[in-house]
Amino acid sequence: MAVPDQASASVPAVADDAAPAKGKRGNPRQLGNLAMIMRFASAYPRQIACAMLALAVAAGATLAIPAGFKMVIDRGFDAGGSTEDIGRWFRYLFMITVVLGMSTALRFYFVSWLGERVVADIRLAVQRNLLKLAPSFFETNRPSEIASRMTSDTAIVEQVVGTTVSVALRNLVVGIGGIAYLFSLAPKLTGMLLLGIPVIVLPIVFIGRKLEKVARSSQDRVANVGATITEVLAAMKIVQAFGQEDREAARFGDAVETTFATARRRITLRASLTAVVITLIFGAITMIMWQGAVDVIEGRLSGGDIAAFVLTGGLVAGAFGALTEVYGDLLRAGGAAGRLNELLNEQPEIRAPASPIVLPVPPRGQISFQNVSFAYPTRPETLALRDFSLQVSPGETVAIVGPSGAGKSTLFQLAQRFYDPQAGSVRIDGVALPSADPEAIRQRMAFVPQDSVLFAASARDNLRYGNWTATDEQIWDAARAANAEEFLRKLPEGLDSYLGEGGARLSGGQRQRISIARALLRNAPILLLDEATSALDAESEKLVQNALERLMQGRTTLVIAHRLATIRSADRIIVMSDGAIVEQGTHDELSARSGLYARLSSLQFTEGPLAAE
Ligand SMILES: Nc1ncnc2c1ncn2[C@@H]1O[C@H](COP(=O)(O)OP(=O)(O)OP(=O)(O)O)[C@@H](O)[C@H]1O
Repeated sequence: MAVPDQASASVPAVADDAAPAKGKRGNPRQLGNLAMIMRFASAYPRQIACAMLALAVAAGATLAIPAGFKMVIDRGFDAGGSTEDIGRWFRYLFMITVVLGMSTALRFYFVSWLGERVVADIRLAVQRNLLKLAPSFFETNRPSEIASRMTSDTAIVEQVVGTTVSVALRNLVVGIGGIAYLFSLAPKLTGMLLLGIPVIVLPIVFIGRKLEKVARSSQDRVANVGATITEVLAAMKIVQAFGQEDREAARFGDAVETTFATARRRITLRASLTAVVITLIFGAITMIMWQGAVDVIEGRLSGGDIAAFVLTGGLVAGAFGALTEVYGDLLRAGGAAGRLNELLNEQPEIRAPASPIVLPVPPRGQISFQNVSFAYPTRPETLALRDFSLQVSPGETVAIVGPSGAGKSTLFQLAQRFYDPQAGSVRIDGVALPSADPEAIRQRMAFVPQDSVLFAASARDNLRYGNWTATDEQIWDAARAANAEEFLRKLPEGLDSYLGEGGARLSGGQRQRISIARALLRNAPILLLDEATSALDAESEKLVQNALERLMQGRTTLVIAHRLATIRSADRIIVMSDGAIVEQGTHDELSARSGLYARLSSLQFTEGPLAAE
């Protein structure tokens, strides 16, 4: 009877696990990936030894219980023993149960500890490797899929280390030890039992597998019902405006009826399985008991023998039942470990060379792009930059303008060496980027993105993201320069105030100023600034603009500019279109021509309040 219940309990788990990524069911070829799990577990030999010891003691104690009952019956009852005698055997039984309880608890503790520790180590290792990977990896691998590997795949691994392995070992010991004990008790009955096992197990496994398959498709159908109704709810106005209510009702009806039909097949299979399990298992027990009773009457077995036989037989049957599930669990874990292994072994495309050239000290803040042609790896046929050349001198401010898709942000991506160009070279302070350590290159830059990226952390930590060694005094100095001091002082807990998910507790302008203060704290010679386009009110705009000007002072700045104030104060403006420079000069020079700049400036640039000053 236990089987249908177990089957039903495992169904949602299987279906849930199957949801986030394809191929979750695993295949035998992936069993080799379990070596990865073993590698991680092998870091904890002491815990493994403790778990094994506890497991062996618990299995031994489990088998000693039927032996204890045999003693109670044979030496206590049948031998006409005194209450004193019977008490001795019950004390023995009690001791076994204490040992069993303690060792089971210890086994659970150590095995679960190992499972959790291995998963924690795998998560840490995977994240450490992900942090090294270039953006191109994240363009071809969806973040949600990676996140699912970090959560649901690690959960499967945890289950294997924390449960499956111990279930397998415990049941192997109990199963084999139990059979040996059964043979010593009653060889003939044991022979009958062993012959009977395949007759019982095979049909159960066969129907069980079918049931699992149907249950899985039943889950898929339910998901389909959910998807259909969600789609219609979201598009209700369109459905009604186009008068498609009947059609949508029919479509939903199909989905619901198919779900019902699949559920009916599942119920039928479950019902048959229940019938088979009860009939076969109780049938077999009855047959063996019958034979056993005959043996007792004819004096071949004692009452204690038959009691111990039935108890041990139950343990052995349970052990083999549990073992049939182990293989499936191992397959799933093999698949999960394989997917985690991919993340662990992915090599970063952008790496430091074996002996990187050290950038000149002190930093000069010079950037050069020389005949750079570049296409993103996911769109190799479209050049985002074509034969692009630009020399930026130390301390110079270059404003980059151009229509959407012209390649402005791509310049920043290459300057930070998130990608390598297919042709030409990018140099910082005269050193070609691939010859230097990417970390050293990025150390010389501060990047202020268009949309301020804040973390769900304190104001202090968000600011220190630019420089973790900054003192509170330096933080306040930066905040002051970025016009962020006033609102930061008003926060309930000052720098310790939590800013909310993505800095949700701040206004847009405040977030921008935090982002600017962070870049100030970094104190890098090169500034890559992607000016925000989002409209701010005049007061906020003025504060942000003012903060930006302080940030740019004394640094080489490449700024993707949207505000006239920024553009006017730049030393040079380059106008980009289709991955190349089409015009360059100062605002006045470019405005005088009737080129792309003149057109863009009349349409695109916002008149910040400072522009009018
Ligand atoms: N990660 C990417 N993968 C593939 N193509 C990309 C990627 N990022 C940008 N592109 C493409 O490269 C070209 C240049 O994009 P880029 O982001 O540099 O333009 P932009 O001038 O900064 O535009 P905007 O002002 O809209 O931000 C565009 O055609 C864009 O579609």
